[in-house]
This record gives sequence, structure tokens and C-alpha cells, in this order.
Amino acid sequence: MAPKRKMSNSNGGSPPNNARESKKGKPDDLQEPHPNAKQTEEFGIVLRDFYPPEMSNGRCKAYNDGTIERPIDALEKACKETADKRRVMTPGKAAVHWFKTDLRLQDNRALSRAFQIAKDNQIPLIGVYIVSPEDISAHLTSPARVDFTLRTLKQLQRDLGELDIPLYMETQEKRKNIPNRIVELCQKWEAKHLCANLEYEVDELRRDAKVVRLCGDNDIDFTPSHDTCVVTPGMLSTGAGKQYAVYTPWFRSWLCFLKENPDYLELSEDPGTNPGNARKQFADLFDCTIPATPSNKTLSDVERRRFEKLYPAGEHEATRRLEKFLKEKCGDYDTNRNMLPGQTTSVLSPYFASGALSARTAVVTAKRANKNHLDRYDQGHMAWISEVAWRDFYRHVLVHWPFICMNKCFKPEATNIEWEYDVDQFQAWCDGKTGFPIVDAAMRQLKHCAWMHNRTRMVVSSFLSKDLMIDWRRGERFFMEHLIDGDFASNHGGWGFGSSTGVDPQPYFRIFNPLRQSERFDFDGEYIRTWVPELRDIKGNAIHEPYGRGGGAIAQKNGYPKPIVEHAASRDRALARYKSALQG
Ligand SMILES: Cc1cc2nc3c(=O)[nH]c(=O)nc-3n(C[C@H](O)[C@H](O)[C@H](O)COP(=O)(O)OP(=O)(O)OC[C@H]3O[C@@H](n4cnc5c(N)ncnc54)[C@H](O)[C@@H]3O)c2cc1C
Repeated sequence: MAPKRKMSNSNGGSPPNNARESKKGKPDDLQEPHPNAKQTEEFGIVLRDFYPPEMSNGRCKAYNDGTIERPIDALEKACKETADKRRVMTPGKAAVHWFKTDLRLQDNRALSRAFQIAKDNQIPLIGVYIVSPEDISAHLTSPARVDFTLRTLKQLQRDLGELDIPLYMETQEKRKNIPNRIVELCQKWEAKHLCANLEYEVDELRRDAKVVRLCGDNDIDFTPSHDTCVVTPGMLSTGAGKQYAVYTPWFRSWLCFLKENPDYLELSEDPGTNPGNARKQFADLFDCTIPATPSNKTLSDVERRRFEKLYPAGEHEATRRLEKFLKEKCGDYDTNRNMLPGQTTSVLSPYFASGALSARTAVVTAKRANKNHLDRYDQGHMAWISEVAWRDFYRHVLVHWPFICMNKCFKPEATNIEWEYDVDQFQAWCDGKTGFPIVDAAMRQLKHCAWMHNRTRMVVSSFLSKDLMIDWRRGERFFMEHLIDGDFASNHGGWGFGSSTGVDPQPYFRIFNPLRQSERFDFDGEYIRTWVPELRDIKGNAIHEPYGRGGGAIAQKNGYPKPIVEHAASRDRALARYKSALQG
């Protein structure tokens, strides 16, 4: 069992105002890791094969005060500094769209731009997709999500093929080779224009800044587009000109912005038939095979078939689901969305995560179904639009506070909380064997479906970080490794909420009571009975707490564990530890 994290008085403690100044008045070494970095490494939170040790809280502060440049600023600087070179570009013999997490034809800002360039110059458009197994490992992408992406690529290749647009795909083991390889491909095809949509995670922004400069040096125009958010990160700020850290005022501002800037809700034009003679000029690109699944991300045949059935790939399925949800379920979404049995939400998250569906299309279609209102008329539609906006919100947070992408939290001082690193309890949580039926049902739903209901995502994240006091970042990692919709910004945001280390303004003493959550949102125990077969025969409300309410004999006979902690005592421990780190 790993030892507990020790409280630290060095720069691991709550950062004083001048956290980057040492006692001697010299600036602290920003390369110095956090005092507990060894522990985060040993517990599998910081992946040292890919990243440096956990940074100090002072380094987070240096991002906040501008001493260290944000990756988005580095990218913008690269675009600005190469702007002159880009203006004189000649059309070349092809235009290229580099697909990433935007695997669709509909409403795709950069693809639309690439097609327009091809059309204006009567040259062929080529699509390209590069798989990097190293990237997939570093980003903890789940096998279910890898499989979903590869299936989506197949559909995309078919759809593009119908327009005579080839999709060239290849594997680059090392992610550091991607920028050079992209340029090499453009040179090979004599393309002078490369288009792609931005991804806002740190590695991706840094990679794209490199691509911008490399392209500039090689007479290729690459101007990345903002596409994944409805409102571009950086467009909304508080009256004091700062980035919002609280959702409600941010959402008011998001609504206002869209009313004042309706063009942000204009969908991009789909590409048409390839203007150039691509079938002749680039014939070999049309029968590209789908890249192989990296060996550490394979699924069993049973899993593959199950996920194919649960989540058919591609944008046509995404559109079908969106329309069906808006017609049949969205009207009741505000009252039903927290209920666990049945399907009360859209289950569109895998499609958003892979980019098979754009958030803009979702909001515009929901608005249309709501008599063209974003924030009036039907409560269900308004509630759903505001949930899709959460996705934007967490991306805005990521862009402004990039250190959250580097194993830190929004409140860096919360990394000093005295966490437990109990391997057995963590395993019980992963396996759905904690003795708390609602928690166990949820964790088993995750294993089976590679998806979990939002309500139980909140319950299990609170349980791990508060009832078990386990460093929530290990849970964040486990989610990424298992979710089909694993998405850094939303996952981190959700874990920040569950563990009270994020942007949520609620104080840490909001601790979910698993029993109350179970009684409230799974009233008849249907969700528990679906996922925990050991408890299926227990009648009435004993299902929520078998050992305390007369269902113990059945539970025990079927091998269901007793609760591994006592909620009231755990709650007190959590309150004391949070208080000591955050207010002490
Ligand atoms: C601990 C935790 C981890 C999470 N991890 C992820 C993740 O890795 N990927 C992910 O897409 N979502 C994540 N979420 C948010 C949310 O749980 C899922 O988006 C939602 O359950 C997906 O189901 P749905 O498509 O049926 O959502 P619906 O209720 O139909 O909502 C529609 C869409 O809105 C967005 N959305 C809804 N709620 C949220 C939210 N709270 N935060 C951000 N976006 C939201 C999603 O894109 C979702 O598909 C997490 C939440 C928590 C509490």
C-alpha cells in the first residue's frame, strides 16, 4: 500500500501571494517539481514515460500571471509571425484537410474552408488522418474510443469517396514526427494550403504551433480554424476583462454573445464533389486501409460487437440520434435527465468526442426545435442547450488555465490535500465492489457500456475523492481509460466538480451521500438491479443499502461485499482534510 500524501510547508502549501519568490528574494526555480511529485508518479497519476514530474504550484501561478506563455498564445504568435509568408501563397496542385477530432463532413469549419480553396482554384481536395499510438497511450484513450474512431474513419472514407475526395490514413508511431510528416505529405502532393481545426489540449496546441511554423518555412499556408466550441474560447470575459471561472454568469454571457453574433450559429457548408480530377491525379489514395488498432488498445470480439451495436459509428447515426432525441425525449429532459433507469439523455457524447457531430449543429437543431429560442419557451430544450454549453465552458477553462492538462487542478493548492493512495480500495472502486450499490452499479455500467450516466459520474467521483479520500486524479485517469466519450476538458471538469478541486463555486463541504442519491435517482432500484445481479432478488428499498436494511442475507449469499467504508465517518475525515489544506 502506498503511503499517504504528507502535508507540505514548502511550495506545496497554499501558495502565498508571492509564491514564486523564495525567501532570499530570488525567483523560485519554476522547473522544481511539486514536493509530492514522486507519489503522483508512483500512483500512476503522472505518466513519466511522456511527461515531466508534477509541477509546483508556483509554476501554475506563473501560467496565471503570464510569466509562462499559454499554449494558445504560442500558437497565435506562430500564426501572426508567419502571416506575411501566408499571404503570398500560390494555389499549388491540391488542398489538404487534416482530420483530427472532427470526423464529419457536415458543419466542419476547416473542411469547408479547404473545399472552398479547392473549388476556387479548381484543384483536388485531399483528406488526411494520422494515427499516433504514442499519442493514444499518452492521452489514455480507451480501447472503446479507439475502436469508435477507427469505425468512424471507415464511414468518413465512404462519405468522402462518394464526393471523389480521398482520405489518406497512416500510422506514425511517434507523435513528435507528426508535424514533419504533415508537411512532407503536403510537399508530396504539391499542396500549398493545409486546413485543420484546433484542438485545445496542451500537446495539440503545441504541435499545431510547430506545424504553423514548419508550414511557413516551406511555403505552405496553414491557418488552423476554431470549430469545436460554439463560442470560441477567449471571446467571453467578465466585466473586469477576466476569464469566467463560474458557469452561471459565463452561460449568461454565452447566450448574450450568440444573440449579438448570430454568425457563430451559422453552419458551415458541406463539401461538394471534388473540383479537381482527384480520381486520376491521386488514384492510389482512394483505397487506403483503415489504420490498425494499437496493440495495447484492442478489444475482445464480444466487446467489439457490443460497442458496434450500442454506438454505430459516423455522422449519419449522430444526426439520427440527435433528431430522435429532440423529438422524443428533449421535452422532458429538464425533469428526467437525472433519473438513472432507462435512457433519459441523448447519449450523443461519443459523437461529440470524435467530432462526428458538431456542438453548433446540436445547438442550432435544438434551437430550431424550440421555436428558434435558446433561452425561452420549452424548459427541456433550454436545459439541454445549457448542458451542451457546459462542454464549451470546460474548453474555455482549459485554454485559459492550461496547467489543468498537466495533472494539476484549477485550485493548485488542492493538490496538497492529504490523499490516500490505497491500492485495494481503489481497485474495489474500479471493480464496482465497494458495497455501495449505486457506486458499484455505475462502475459496472462503465465497464460494460464504456459510458456512464452523468448523475452517477458525479456520485462515483465524489465517492472516490471524499468517501475514500483517494487522489481524484487516479479516477480521472481511470475514466479516460474506459469511457468511449473520454474527453479531456469535460472529464477534468467533471472530476473537478466531484472532488471540489475545480471551477465549481460550491465549497468542498458539498459531499454526495450515496444512499440519498440512490433513493432519489433510482427510486425503485431498477438501475442497481440492472448492473448488480447479486442484488437482483432484494425487494423494496433494501436494495439501496442491503446490509443495513434486511437484504444482507441475499447479498452475502451472492457474494456482494459489505461497505468498505462508513459514509458518516468518511465524510468527517474528508471535511477535516479539505479544511486543513484549503483553509489551514
Ligand atoms: C466525473 C465526470 C466525468 C465526465 N467525463 C466526461 C467525458 O470524459 N466526456 C464527456 O463528454 N463528458 C463527460 N462528463 C460530462 C457528462 O457526464 C457527459 O457529457 C454526459 O453524461 C454524456 O451523456 P449524454 O450524451 O447522454 O449527455 P446529454 O445529457 O444528452 O447532454 C448532451 C451533451 O452535452 C454535453 N454535456 C452534458 N453534460 C455535460 C457536463 N456536465 N460537462 C460537459 N459536457 C456536458 C455532452 O457533450 C453531452 O453529450 C463527465 C462528468 C463527470 C461528472
